[in-house]
Amino acid sequence: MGCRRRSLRRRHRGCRQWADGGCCRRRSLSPARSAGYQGNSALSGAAILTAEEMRAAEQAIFDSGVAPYALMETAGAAAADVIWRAGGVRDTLVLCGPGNNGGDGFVIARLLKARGVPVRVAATGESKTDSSQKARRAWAGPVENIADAAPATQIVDALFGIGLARGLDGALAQRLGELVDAAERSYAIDVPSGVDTDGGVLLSPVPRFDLCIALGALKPAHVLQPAAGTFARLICADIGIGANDAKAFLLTPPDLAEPAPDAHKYTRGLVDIVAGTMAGAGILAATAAAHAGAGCVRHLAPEPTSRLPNAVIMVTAPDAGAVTKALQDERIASVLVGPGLGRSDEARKRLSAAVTAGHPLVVDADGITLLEAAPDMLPVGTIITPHEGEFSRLFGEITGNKIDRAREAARRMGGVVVYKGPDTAIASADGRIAVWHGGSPWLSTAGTGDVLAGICAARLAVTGDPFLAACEAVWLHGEAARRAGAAFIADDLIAHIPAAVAARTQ
Ligand SMILES: NC(=O)C1=CN([C@@H]2O[C@H](COP(=O)(O)OP(=O)(O)OC[C@H]3O[C@@H](n4cnc5c(N)ncnc54)[C@H](O)[C@@H]3O)[C@@H](O)[C@H]2O)[C@H](O)CC1
Ligand SMILES: [K+]
Repeated sequence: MGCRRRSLRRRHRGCRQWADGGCCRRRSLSPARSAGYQGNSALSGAAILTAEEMRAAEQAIFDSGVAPYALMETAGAAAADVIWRAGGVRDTLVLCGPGNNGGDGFVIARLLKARGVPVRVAATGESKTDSSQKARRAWAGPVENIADAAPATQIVDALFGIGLARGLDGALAQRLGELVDAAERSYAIDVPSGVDTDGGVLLSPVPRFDLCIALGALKPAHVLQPAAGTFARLICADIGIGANDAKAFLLTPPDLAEPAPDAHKYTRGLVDIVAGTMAGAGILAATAAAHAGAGCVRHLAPEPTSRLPNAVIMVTAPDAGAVTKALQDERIASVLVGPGLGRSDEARKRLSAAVTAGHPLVVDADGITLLEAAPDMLPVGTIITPHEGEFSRLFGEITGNKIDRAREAARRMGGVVVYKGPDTAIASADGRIAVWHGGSPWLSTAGTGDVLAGICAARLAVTGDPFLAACEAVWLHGEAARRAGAAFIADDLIAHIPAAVAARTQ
């Protein structure tokens, strides 16, 4: 047991790092990019700030003596550097709005022009803030009207950022779309104009940008759908914003440990899968658990099956009494109930047997449905893995964005919620949040949820820490899908889990 505790301590560091605020630190990326940015691949652990949290972080900088315009110059310079490195000397049209996002645009235009880029600026009208007026005065060139500005090879969207209050008016949204569609390269400054910074919804039609340059920290719109689908790539430019108060972070690839030299299957973790009448789901979950680091996996189903891997122990448990008896085993490190459980009275009894057995628990699929909006009946520390529909049925209406809803649900149930989707929010009852986005769209196929649930149960057996286990499982599931390529089925996905584990095993 000592080995597990030691390796847990090491892995917990990862969690503390999240708690300490892993914002957009200066990290030099590939040589092609200078220090100060985090691109898609290096964004892990980046802080996610709401508009209000961002303004508070900016205010803290102002209170430290940095003038607002100085911060705008820093932001504009960082964005101009990214655009220069990505686009070089291509004719560029910068679209400036009335606020500080527009001010960034004027700074970007001036700095690109100083590097020899043929730059034009078009604006929606007057600049309304002191900083944006100062940036506009420093722009020596003409300012065209966006309504009739000619297209350009590169478009920079500095219309609206975190201050967008409502959708763009129709003509402006249409013009933005036309100019972006006509361009070879398009960049959105801070957030694409038209997205709701905190909710991640689209307040008006938003074109798809090639690159979104987040300033200072990620916002929910950068990771939550559909807003996160309005750009192909994402970079976070460091402008010296401290994000230590951040409550949400982008999921960090896990640090996994090899089994200790003296490990055996029970110290690595025995996983029991309480399956039901739909055999395939339970078999997928059991097989996935066996490939995700568990020391031993038992599949407890009403009927025997010949479809399990030899490495998974088949236990025929014809009724809930037999499940209860099988779970009276102190070697069990985690129990998963739900995949293929069904919704009959017998299924309800099997769920109850699993919930009351006293082992670390993962509840998925039918298990969630059978909870009938009573998540607080679950033992503290339980992991549940709802998709949108299961979440709504279980928790009803919860206000806020997906991150807020996951956080509140975890608080109510006293455990960990893996709120699945193309943007998966992982929330623990103590308020920690990790968000995973950008996964393979090919995961939208039957059975991949059963695979994720199995990986969760395995990681819970290995780590004993529900939040860490859920984060590891979501990452491994996504990484296995990335490795599986296109058009895979859930059975194929399992084959790629060991390589995903290997990729993160020190
Ligand atoms: N705080 C700073 O010094 C820095 C901010 N950065 C950049 O500034 C924006 C946030 O700027 P803000 O002025 O708060 O808001 P916006 O520029 O996004 O625009 C708000 C502006 O637009 C008006 N408005 C809102 N919605 C609409 C609409 N649908 N139609 C028309 N007009 C609208 C609103 O009244 C305001 O006047 C942030 O994203 C950064 O890009 C720097 O990065 C760092 C320094
Ligand atoms: K913008």
